[in-house]
Amino acid sequence: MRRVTGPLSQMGAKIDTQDDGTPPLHVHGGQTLHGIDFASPVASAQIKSAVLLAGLYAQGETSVVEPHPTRDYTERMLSAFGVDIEFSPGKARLRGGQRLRATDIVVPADFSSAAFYLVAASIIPGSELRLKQVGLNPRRTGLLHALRLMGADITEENPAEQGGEPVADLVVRYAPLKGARIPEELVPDMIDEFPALFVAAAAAEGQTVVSGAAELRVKESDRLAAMATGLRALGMQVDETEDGATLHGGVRLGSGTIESHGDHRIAMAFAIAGQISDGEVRINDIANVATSFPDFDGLARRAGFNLA
Ligand SMILES: O=C(O)C1=C[C@@H](OP(=O)(O)O)[C@@H](O)[C@H](O)C1
Ligand SMILES: C=C(OP(=O)(O)O)C(=O)O
Repeated sequence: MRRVTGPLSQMGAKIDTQDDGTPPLHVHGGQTLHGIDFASPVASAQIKSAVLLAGLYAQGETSVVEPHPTRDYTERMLSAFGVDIEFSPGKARLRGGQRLRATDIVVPADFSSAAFYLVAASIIPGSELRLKQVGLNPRRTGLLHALRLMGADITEENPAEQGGEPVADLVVRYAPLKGARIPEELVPDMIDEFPALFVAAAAAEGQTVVSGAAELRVKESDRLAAMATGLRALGMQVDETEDGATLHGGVRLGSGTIESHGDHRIAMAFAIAGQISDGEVRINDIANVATSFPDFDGLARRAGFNLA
């Protein structure tokens, strides 16, 4: 937690962690916070949001600068709720002591949920899916670029705007994929989509190389390790590195048992891998899928998935 407790402590917060920086945390209330200029060492929207939200309750101004722009929903939402906040890609600044004003928000359909269907339809021969009016905030759509680099057939139709965000129907058809080197600058824009991308890489001919993605090790699970171990269990060669992996795709996946480590995105990714496997793929510990995609299995069945 030090990546968050560090800047908050600089602002005057009093938070105790365990010796190694992990929870449980003890937060001592009643401290007076003061604004800081924070240059985040990591491209992380969660760290940025923590500092900006604390900044709302701090004296003076708080600013955050990121090494690479991350999703800007906190900035957009604060602005929609009446907060005077300046922001541009990779930068945000606000003054403390402002009050929020209630408002109505339109939430576009979630790109990260659509991602599983983009990959599934791209790799299952004969597929064609239309995903209606999906949110296409450019800080979320790195996977679209990555899949297109790999040869995916995805078109955008009926572009519109919802809640100040671009949306469009995504029409995706099966296409034979080729392995690719995923540009590091895409990583923050597809940080939640790597489990799905790894499955696309399994179906793609040749090598897919991921680097600059060490943040995947500190998500709901260590997603590099969870995906590498799971794909190996299905018979694929995956060479894991500190900050990525080389995936040797184009082999038929076999049967096996996958540990999702309670991570919804690992479970959903392997539900897709199971559709291109020659055998049975058993995924343990899937209850957390409901935290972000409650009807994933119902929708998947309606789309033609074979799920037990
Ligand atoms: O802003 C957020 O709530 C999130 C931002 C992303 O993380 P980082 O940008 O912090 O890596 C994402 O992976 C996480 O699931 C949720
Ligand atoms: C937190 C994640 O997803 P969600 O936003 O669905 O909770 C994630 O994928 O890391």
